Amino acid sequence: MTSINKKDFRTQQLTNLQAAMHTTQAEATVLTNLLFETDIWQTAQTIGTTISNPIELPTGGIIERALQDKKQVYLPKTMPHRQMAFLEYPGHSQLVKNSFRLLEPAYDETKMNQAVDLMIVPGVAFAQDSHYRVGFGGGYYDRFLANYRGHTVALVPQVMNFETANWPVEDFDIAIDYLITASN
Ligand SMILES: Nc1nc2c(c(=O)[nH]1)N(C=O)[C@@H](CNc1ccc(C(=O)N[C@@H](CCC(=O)O)C(=O)O)cc1)CN2
Ligand SMILES: Nc1ncnc2c1ncn2[C@@H]1O[C@H](COP(=O)(O)OP(=O)(O)OP(=O)(O)O)[C@@H](O)[C@H]1O
Repeated sequence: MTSINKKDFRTQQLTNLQAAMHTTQAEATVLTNLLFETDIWQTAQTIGTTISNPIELPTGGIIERALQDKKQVYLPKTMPHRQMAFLEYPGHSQLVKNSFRLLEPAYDETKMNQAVDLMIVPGVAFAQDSHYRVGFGGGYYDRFLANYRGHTVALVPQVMNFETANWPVEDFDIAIDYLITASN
């Protein structure tokens, strides 16, 4: 039984994420190193991730390591109708701030890849049993993942980690393949 709607749950989680910001930053190194040990990371040639904002799990170390390992990194640009285009990372100085104040690459059709080997999915809450997630609420990843056939992974700090989805799971929600937590 769920006692809270998704919107209220998300609002509550945003407050929790803010409060746990420093702990999350500290956990990032551990979680990121666990990611680097996985087969799906090691075999992936192309990686999709985001430029994190301060309350999210930091992605800087992931981008840095991917480039070192000669993997190609793709970042989302938000598009009309809540679609995302994944564009090759052009270097930090080339990123531009969108209307949501998120940094993203400029649109260039020749730099687009919607079928990366490994997609690192952001969120505000993840359920250990079902692998369902709650994101920032645009439905961007739910829409994108509906047509995506590669591997999905999420790095889950304690503040985002829930035993079960104590929020309503909807028909369009898509479960993540692998959740990385400090305890597994
Ligand atoms: N770092 C990072 N980049 C990311 C995501 C993410 O979660 N993290 N996204 C993950 O999806 C996409 C952008 N997600 C967004 C999710 C919601 C809204 C949005 O609609 N914001 C409204 C408030 C909600 C509403 O009105 O429905 C707003 O700011 O006015 C914008 C972008 C792509 N880039
Ligand atoms: N595959 C889809 N096709 C059309 N609309 C969708 C699809 N997936 C989600 N939506 C719509 O997107 C809206 C936001 O969904 P939800 O609240 O689950 O976002 P979220 O998963 O938290 O955010 P995000 O995926 O951007 O991180 C919902 O109103 C839903 O109707």
